[in-house]
Amino acid sequence: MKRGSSLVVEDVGKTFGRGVDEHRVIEGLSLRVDPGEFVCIVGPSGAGKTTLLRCLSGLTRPSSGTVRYGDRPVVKPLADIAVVFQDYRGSLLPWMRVRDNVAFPLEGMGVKRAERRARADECLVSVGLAGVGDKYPWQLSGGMQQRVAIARGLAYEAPVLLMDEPFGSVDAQSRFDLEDLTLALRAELGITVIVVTHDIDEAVYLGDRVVVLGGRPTTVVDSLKVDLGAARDQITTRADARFADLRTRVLTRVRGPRTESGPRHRTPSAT
Ligand SMILES: Nc1ncnc2c1ncn2[C@@H]1O[C@H](COP(=O)(O)OP(=O)(O)OP(=O)(O)O)[C@@H](O)[C@H]1O
Repeated sequence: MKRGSSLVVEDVGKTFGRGVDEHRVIEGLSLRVDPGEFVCIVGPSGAGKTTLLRCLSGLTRPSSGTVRYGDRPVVKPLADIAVVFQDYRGSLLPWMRVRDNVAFPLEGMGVKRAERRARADECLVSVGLAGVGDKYPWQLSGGMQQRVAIARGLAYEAPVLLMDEPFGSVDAQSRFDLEDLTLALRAELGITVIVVTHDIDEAVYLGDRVVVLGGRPTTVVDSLKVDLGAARDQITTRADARFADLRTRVLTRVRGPRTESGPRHRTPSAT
C-alpha cells in the first residue's frame, strides 16, 4: 500500500438551490486529515456530514473554497480515495457474484481479469469472508454484505478510505464486529480512514480524533483528540472513565449551547 497524502479542506462552502430555494448548508469549513489518521465526523442530522464527505471524495464540488489531496485539487474522484456508503443493499449488484462485485471497480481502472479475481479474493480474506466469492450478495447476511462493500473499498488499494454511516444498516453485534474489523484494517494497512457517523459512542470508540460539525450554516465547531491508545476493546474501552468523559464532551458540542427556553441551534437527533 502506497503512503497517502494529507486531505486538506480550506474554507469550504456548499450551497444548494438558487434564488428563494437557496440553502447554504456549509460555510467556512476547514479541516486537515493527515496520512494514517482515523477521524470520525459527527454532527446533528442535516448538518451536512454526507455533503462534506462527498466533497472530500470528489463526487461533489464545493461552491467555494478548496479540497486538496497532497498538492492535487480534489475536483473529481481520485484513485487514491475509496468510498464505502451506508447501504450495502443499494451499492452491491444482486446479479453479480460477490467476487465480481468486489472486483467491479478494478475493471474501469484497467486491471486485468486474473489480477482482478486475485485482488478481490485477497480483499475478501481481509474482511473475514474467505470462500464466499462465488455466492451472490443476497445469499449473505446484512453484516456480511457490508463486509463485501468494505472489501470493494479495499480493492482500490487506496491509501484513503471514506465511509458514510458504514454500519448503520446492520444489527448491533455485526456493528461491533465491523467496527473492530475497520480498526484492524487501519492498523494492518496504515490507511487514512474518515468515518461519518450519527453514533457518538462509535465515533469515540473508533477515532484518533472526533470532528464535530454544527452551526448554521455548518462549520467545524470542535476537534477532540481521543486519548485512548491504539488498541480498543468493545468491553474495556467503552467501560473506561476517559471514554465516558470524551463521549460527554462530544455530545455537549453536538447539542450546542442551550438557553433556558431550549436549544439555541437546531434540535439534534444524534445520540
Ligand atoms: N443534492 C442536494 N440538493 C439539495 N439539497 C441537498 C442535496 N444534498 C444535500 N442537501 C441538503 O443539504 C443538507 C445537508 O444534507 P446532508 O445529507 O449532507 O446532511 P447529514 O448531516 O449527512 O444528514 P443526516 O445525518 O441526516 O444523514 C440537508 O438539508 C439536505 O437536504
